[in-house]
Amino acid sequence: MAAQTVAVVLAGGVGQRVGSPVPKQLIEVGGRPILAHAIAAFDAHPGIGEVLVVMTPGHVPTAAALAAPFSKVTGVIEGGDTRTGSTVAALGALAGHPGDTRVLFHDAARPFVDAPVIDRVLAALETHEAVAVGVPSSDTIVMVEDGLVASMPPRASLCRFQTPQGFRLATVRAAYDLALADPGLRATDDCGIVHRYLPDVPIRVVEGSERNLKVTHPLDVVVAEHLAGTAGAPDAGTTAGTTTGTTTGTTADTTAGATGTDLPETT
Ligand SMILES: Nc1ccn([C@@H]2O[C@H](COP(=O)(O)OP(=O)(O)OP(=O)(O)O)[C@@H](O)[C@H]2O)c(=O)n1
Ligand SMILES: C[C@](O)(CO)[C@H](O)COP(=O)(O)O
Repeated sequence: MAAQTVAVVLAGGVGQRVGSPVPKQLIEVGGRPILAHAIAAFDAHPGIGEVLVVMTPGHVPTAAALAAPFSKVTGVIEGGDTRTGSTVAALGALAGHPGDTRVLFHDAARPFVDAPVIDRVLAALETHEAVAVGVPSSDTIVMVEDGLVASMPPRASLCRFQTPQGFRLATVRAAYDLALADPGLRATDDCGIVHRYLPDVPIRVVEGSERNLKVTHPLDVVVAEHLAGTAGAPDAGTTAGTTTGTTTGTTADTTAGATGTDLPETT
């Protein structure tokens, strides 16, 4: 029997940086709340069997009403104080699922995740226990300490992570069990938890999309409103001519003996 596949839509934040009176995932772009866009992408995908929504405390009834038309949504639960806490809440809700379940954690704040990105994550989960989505950086990225450049990793080895991030449930559970026992736990994503607490688990990186932006700051709401009206437009990476079809090794690709990722190459 094929393994179950669950998409967890993480919508437990308040959107402090956007600064709207309601959590940013409830803001409408293209005539629909950001959260509904994210749920719709997974609900419509044939490879996804179930969708679990994790919502900001105090807003669960609103999210439940918004999720009601989507047939694959099996629950709308309350999130934690942090994104990590909301993932923990989701893992609790999935306690009865078998360890080979595929689970995809997605930021509700990324309304324009599309089927090809989800396809790539699901395909990579056939061979890997953990999968990240990345896009090449067009900026030079540096590490700064005390206002001075401390190091400059070569740009071709860097990528920006997006979501969904996919895992075999047993793997992400094991990583979180270790993480929760660590008083110094700090993480900005779920792959970070697996990378830190299960360092021997290779994390496959597959190509994301420039449209898959995270609505984080007020300007992103404006960009999202524009993108909502441009479905089907070419991705920024391809119009810029950066897609070469070659693979590029990245520091994010922790595959032992990695031959590279599926990311387009930038120089
Ligand atoms: N306690 C939290 C915090 C964040 N998230 C979710 O994680 C995703 C990425 O987080 P972020 O963009 O930081 O959202 P917010 O925490 O809402 O934003 P801010 O940091 O500006 O308050 C969002 O979909 C957000 O709803 C969550 O599920 N639970
Ligand atoms: C998971 C993530 O979207 C990958 O880029 C990012 O780390 C979330 O960060 P945030 O500060 O919670 O928005």
